[in-house]
Amino acid sequence: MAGLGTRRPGRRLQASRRPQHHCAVILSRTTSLQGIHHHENSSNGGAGFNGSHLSEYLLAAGDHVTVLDDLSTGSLENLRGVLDHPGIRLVEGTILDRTAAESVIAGADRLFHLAAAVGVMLIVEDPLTSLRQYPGTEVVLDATVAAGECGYCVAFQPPMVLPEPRTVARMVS
Ligand SMILES: C[C@H]1O[C@H](OP(=O)(O)OP(=O)(O)OC[C@H]2O[C@@H](n3cnc4c(=O)[nH]c(N)nc43)[C@H](O)[C@@H]2O)[C@@H](O)[C@@H](O)C1=O
Repeated sequence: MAGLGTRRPGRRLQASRRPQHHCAVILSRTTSLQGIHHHENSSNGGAGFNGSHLSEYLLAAGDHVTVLDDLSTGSLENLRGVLDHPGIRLVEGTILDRTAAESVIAGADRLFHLAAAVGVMLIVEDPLTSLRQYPGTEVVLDATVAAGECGYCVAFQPPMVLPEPRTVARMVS
C-alpha cells in the first residue's frame, strides 16, 4: 500500500479547509473460491483519496474490488498502482444511476460507500451539485438491500456543510 503522503487527491484543499470526518455505517460474508477465502468488494468512490488506498489494501489482502466512480473529484491516477491488478474492475458512472449501482453490487459481499462530494470549498463553490448527490446514498443502500447479497456495508457520508443562504443565493443568481 502506497504511503498516504505520496498521493494527492483530485482536488486538494488547504489543511485548514479540510472537511470534517465522515461518519460510517457498517454491515460480511466471506466468499470461498476453491477453498480460498476472499471478499468481493464493491467500492463506490474507489478512485478517490480514501477509496484508492482502500482498494490497494483490499487487493493486497487477496480480495477483489469493483470500483464505481464518476471521476468527479477522484482520478484513475490514484489507482495507477493497481490498475493492472487482476482483482480490480473499474466502472465509470454515478451512484445516482440505479443500474450502475446495481451492476457493481451484484456479486459483492461487502460494500464500501465512499462516493460523495466532500470538502468545504467544493460544496461552497457548487452547493447545488453537492446537494444533488445526497440521494445517491439512498440509491446505493436501496440497491444493496434489493440485491440481498451484501452482508457488510460501510457507508461514509460527508458532513452536511452548507454555506449561508445568502451565499448560495449569490452563487446561483
Ligand atoms: C482526508 C481526505 O478526505 C477526502 O477524501 P475522500 O473522502 O476520499 O474524497 P474524494 O473526493 O477523494 O473521493 C470521493 C470519490 O467519490 C467520487 N464520487 C463523487 N460523487 C460521486 C458519484 O455521484 N458517483 C460515483 N460513482 N462516484 C462519485 C469522486 O470522483 C471521488 O473519487 C478529501 O476531502 C481529500 O481531499 C482528503 O484530504
